[in-house]
Amino acid sequence: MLAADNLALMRGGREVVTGLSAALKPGTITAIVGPNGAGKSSLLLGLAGLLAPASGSVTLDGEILARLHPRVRAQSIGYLPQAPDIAWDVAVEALVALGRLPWRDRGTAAIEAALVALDLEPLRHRPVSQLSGGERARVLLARVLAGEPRWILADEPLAALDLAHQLSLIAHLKACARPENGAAQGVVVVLHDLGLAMNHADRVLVMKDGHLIADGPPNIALAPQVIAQGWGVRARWLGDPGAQALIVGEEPEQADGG
Ligand SMILES: Nc1ncnc2c1ncn2[C@@H]1O[C@H](COP(=O)(O)OP(=O)(O)OP(=O)(O)O)[C@@H](O)[C@H]1O
Repeated sequence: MLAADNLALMRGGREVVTGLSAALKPGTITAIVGPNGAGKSSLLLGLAGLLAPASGSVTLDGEILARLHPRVRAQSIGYLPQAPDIAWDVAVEALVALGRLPWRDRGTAAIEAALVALDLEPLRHRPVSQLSGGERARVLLARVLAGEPRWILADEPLAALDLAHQLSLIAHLKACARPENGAAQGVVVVLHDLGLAMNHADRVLVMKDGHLIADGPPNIALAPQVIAQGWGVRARWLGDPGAQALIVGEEPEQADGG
């Protein structure tokens, strides 16, 4: 269990996450959504142990995250930042292999599985500087997957991907959360696309101004009144469960429920 308890996070001298509590379970895909500046990336940093709590706590299986040895933490939690820089101009397979650093092994099978999962075999010998933005995003995510962390925390992992690669990555993340064999991983993703959250997440946390305004299964957490409250937009869902599309109308004069 990865849990935030009454968590407050500060950035630039300002509280950007306030009194947030959520206990996340392995075996589920949790989507964090909300308008720009709501605190989603900050929360993910806090859950990854990369932004220290101003108050409250983040725990991994009951242990305060900050007290874990950095290597144990890196083995347990794989974090993919939003629009990350690539500091090394190496071949794709060498960059993906860096995901094994916390384990200090070669982990060849895990590296190969990550290359396959992200459809990177044809690119494995290419220098990362010569890749498109979406290809680079897949390499960086493959690096996280190669580390076989118990928790995958990814900030907008789908944003740069084309439709086919989005769908195959979602399928892969679902397989991580519900593997046929072996231990289930926990998957936490920041998403802007509410349709992806509605159709693929098990649980959705909706943030606004550093607070949770909804937390639950997608059909509850992404109900039209929550969307009105969070984004100030009138919207409704069309279609069958698992294949719903958000229809956005004109801005409401007054947000329902907000
Ligand atoms: N490095 C920083 N220093 C100071 N303030 C920051 C920093 N990064 C983010 N903030 C502020 O913290 C608040 C939350 O930012 P955060 O990046 O967590 O939001 P977000 O919900 O992920 O937004 P977006 O959807 O735009 O990516 C914002 O008000 C932002 O301006």
